[in-house]
Amino acid sequence: MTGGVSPLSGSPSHAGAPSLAFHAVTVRYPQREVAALSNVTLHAQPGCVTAVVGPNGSGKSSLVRALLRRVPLAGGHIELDGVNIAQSTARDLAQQVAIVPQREEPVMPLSVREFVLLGRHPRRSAFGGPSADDRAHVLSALDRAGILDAVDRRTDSLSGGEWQRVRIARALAQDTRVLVLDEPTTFLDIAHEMAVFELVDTLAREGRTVLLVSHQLNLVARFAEHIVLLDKGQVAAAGTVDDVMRGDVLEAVYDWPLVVTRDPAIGVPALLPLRGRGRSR
Ligand SMILES: Nc1ncnc2c1ncn2[C@@H]1O[C@H](COP(=O)(O)OP(=O)(O)OP(=O)(O)O)[C@@H](O)[C@H]1O
Repeated sequence: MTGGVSPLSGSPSHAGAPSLAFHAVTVRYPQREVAALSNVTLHAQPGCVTAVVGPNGSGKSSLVRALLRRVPLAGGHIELDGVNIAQSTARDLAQQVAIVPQREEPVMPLSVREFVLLGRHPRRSAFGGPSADDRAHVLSALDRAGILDAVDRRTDSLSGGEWQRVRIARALAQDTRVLVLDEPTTFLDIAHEMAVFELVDTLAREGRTVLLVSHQLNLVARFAEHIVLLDKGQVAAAGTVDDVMRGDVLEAVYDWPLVVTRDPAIGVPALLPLRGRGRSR
């Protein structure tokens, strides 16, 4: 698929991926009275897409930072297949979980190939250069992310959407059984956005555990099996698409008038935000 994301290449070898569980996780930032996350419990199972949604500031990225261990937990713990990640080394964790963070700037002038090769770091020995296998993973990841043609470009020359797909490729090159993506379709046009959702779906079908943070509720309704809705650092609703994509639930959390209807073509719930309060359409 030229310029898109190829869901077809790559090996379906991730059967038995670990489940990812947040147990009563609380996160506080310094100088902030209100906790960013309070007692959040959620489970992401292998073989399906679990989506985390919620308004700006509801705590979605704080969940991802907690998993990356960039913020300390003020309470609770995070498990992979029942094992507390606090017991894992950084290398062990990076061999199991790949994360596409929400924001990241190209910090060094690297080629795209060199940048995606960073994803192989947890799997390489401390000595010697990248193996043929590492190089093959880089090309395959770029192909799956639909950005192979940029392999020899510099990261600081890419458009926002190209950079986004290169970052996804780095996570794919890590070749983990758990994948966490924090708003991966920011900056992407409709075709590339759909291609990323299709890819996320395929990665889950191959057996991976996929946790997806997104503001795209209508696409989440089409691609996720399980949705967790955060509000002010707490779980406001969790369950199937039909459990969470309800007008009363979403209107209360987003504090905006909306209707939830059904997509006539595919039957899934479809969210229609209404014009400002008091307007008629
Ligand atoms: N480094 C930080 N220091 C202090 N407060 C922070 C920090 N990072 C996030 N917060 C606060 O924690 C809360 C949750 O932020 P978080 O980034 O997790 O929300 P989010 O749901 O990902 O938001 P968005 O949809 O806007 O990306 C917000 O009130 C935010 O202002």
